[in-house]
Order: sequence, then C-alpha cells, then structure tokens
Amino acid sequence: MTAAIIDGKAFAAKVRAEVAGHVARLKEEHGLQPGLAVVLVGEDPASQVYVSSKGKQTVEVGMASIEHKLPADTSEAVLLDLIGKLNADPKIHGILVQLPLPAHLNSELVINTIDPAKDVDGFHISNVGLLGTGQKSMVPCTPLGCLMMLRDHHGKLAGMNAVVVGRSNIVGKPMAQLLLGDSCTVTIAHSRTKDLAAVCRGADILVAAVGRPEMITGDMVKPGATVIDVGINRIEREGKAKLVGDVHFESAAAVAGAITPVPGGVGPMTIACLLANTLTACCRAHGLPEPAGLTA
Ligand SMILES: Nc1nc(=O)c2c([nH]1)NC[C@@H]1CN(c3ccc(C(=O)N[C@@H](CCC(=O)O)C(=O)O)cc3)C=[N+]21
Repeated sequence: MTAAIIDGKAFAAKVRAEVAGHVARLKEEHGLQPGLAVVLVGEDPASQVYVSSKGKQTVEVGMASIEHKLPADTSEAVLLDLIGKLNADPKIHGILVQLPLPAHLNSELVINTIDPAKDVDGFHISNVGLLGTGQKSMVPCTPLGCLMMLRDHHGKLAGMNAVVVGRSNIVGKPMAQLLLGDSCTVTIAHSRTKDLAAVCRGADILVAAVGRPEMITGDMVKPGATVIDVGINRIEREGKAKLVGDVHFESAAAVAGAITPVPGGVGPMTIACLLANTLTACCRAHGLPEPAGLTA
C-alpha cells in the first residue's frame, strides 16, 4: 500500500482564502479590520523566519500585522507592560508571544498575562481549562490544523482509535482533547510508554509530536492508518541541511493509508489556523457570528 499524501500546503491556502473572504466582509459591512500582534524576544534565527512568514501571511489575508521585536535581555516587567498595552488596544484582536522565550523570562506568567480573548495561541490557562471542559475557547493552532485535516480526510472521526505520541502543552495534550471532543478513543503515549511500537500499531489515527527526527517508523504504523507528522527537525544528511518530521516518511508511507509530509503538511496549517483564530477573536470581540468551519 502507498499512502495518500495529505497536502497541508494546499489546504492551508484554502483556509487562508476563506479567512481573507471573511476579513473583506468584516471591512465592508462593519468597517472592522482584525489585527494580530506578534511579540518576538531575542534573535533566534528559526523564530525570526516564522515571525516574518506569519507577518507576511497576516497582511496577505487583509489583516493588520503588528510586530514587536525586543532585545534578548528585555526584562519581565517591560514585556508584561507591553502585553498590558496590547490587551487594552481595541485594534489588536490577537496576541502571540513567540516561544521559546529567553530563560530569564517566566513563560507561564507571560502567557497568562495575555487577555484570554486575545490569546490566539490558546496557551492561556483559561483557554486550556475551557478546551478541557468542552467549552468555547481559543484552540492551539497546530492541533486545530491537524484536526481540520483529519476531519477533511475522514469526515467523522467518532470511534476511531487515536494515538498521540508526545505530551506537550502546545501540541500533545490539546490534540488529545480535540480528538476526544470528536469522540475518538484517545491514547497519549510518550518517552516512557511501554512497547510504544505496539501502542502505535493500534492507531487508526497516529499523531507524532515528539520532536525526535524520524522516530516513528513504518513497523509502528497500522496498515491503512492516517499519520499526522507534527515534527519539524533540521538535520544534516550527506552534508546537506534537510527538514524532516518525527515520522520516517518513506517506511511509514509504505504502510499508512494517508500521511502528511514535512515540509508542506502541518506547518503551513499552523499559520493558517493562527489567522483563523485571529478572525474568530475579532468576531467574538464585536459580538458578530463566528465563521463556520474555522474553529473546533
Ligand atoms: N507562541 C508560539 N506559537 C507558535 O505557533 C509557534 C511558536 N510560538 N514558536 C515556534 C513554533 C514553530 N511554528 C511553526 C509554524 C509554521 C511552520 C511552517 O510553516 N513550516 C513550513 C516550512 C518550514 C521551513 O521551511 O522552515 C512547513 O512545514 O512546510 C513551522 C513552524 C510555530 N510556532
């Protein structure tokens, strides 16, 4: 069997086009423009690439993009003060503080200072609690993007066995909540799981979010399963820089029914969902109906 490729790049372009349509309508009918503020502390080169690509795509869908680039030695007080100002600014509907932050900053405190209604990453403790109890919240972008691709591919997910490998607050845990919300039978596996291969082989839906290059191999995949690869690892192979996922693509694709590639899978959907969340936040802030199909 050779897996169907789930084209995240094409799907993300479709989501962005939908978002752009809603943004145009908000402008025309309500004179509103959603605004997204991205805060970057320090000069991590990978983070700079993500931030500039977020900014570009934000402008492309017609939203206002505000970037705050702060030096690596920025104090917590200065950062919290900036977040306070963004919270109070009615033109800003979404706030994203790029992670990881430099070690001297308390990321939990910083994230929990963001107004939950503007927390387009869905990392604020209130949004985590709302998601966990099935209430309306801001949903983390990467898991939301994965859910959209899974729903698109399968229609209904109810009753499917889902295994999420990885238990991070950013991907693994919210991914599991979303799959549970769609009535999957969910297992969260991690580095201490006994016989990980056997657990993975039980999965109709296998989500890899461990941060280890090519760790999930074909022998861990149930024939016909859908494999979602969240990993983005920069490695060197035969002297060349290469981007690989947490899944060993070749061996997994030989067994799976469908698989997301890296690059061009989950990554582009993450940014598309960030824009979708900013649109949702803007609609909620103004008491307008939320666009269908762009939230969990
Ligand atoms: N507060 C916060 N929210 C985030 O959402 C967040 C963050 N911090 N810190 C860093 C990670 C990383 N991240 C990516 C987004 C898009 C791609 C993406 O579009 N990747 C492309 C291209 C990758 C490349 O060529 O480098 C792909 O997979 O096809 C990757 C990674 C969001 N992050």
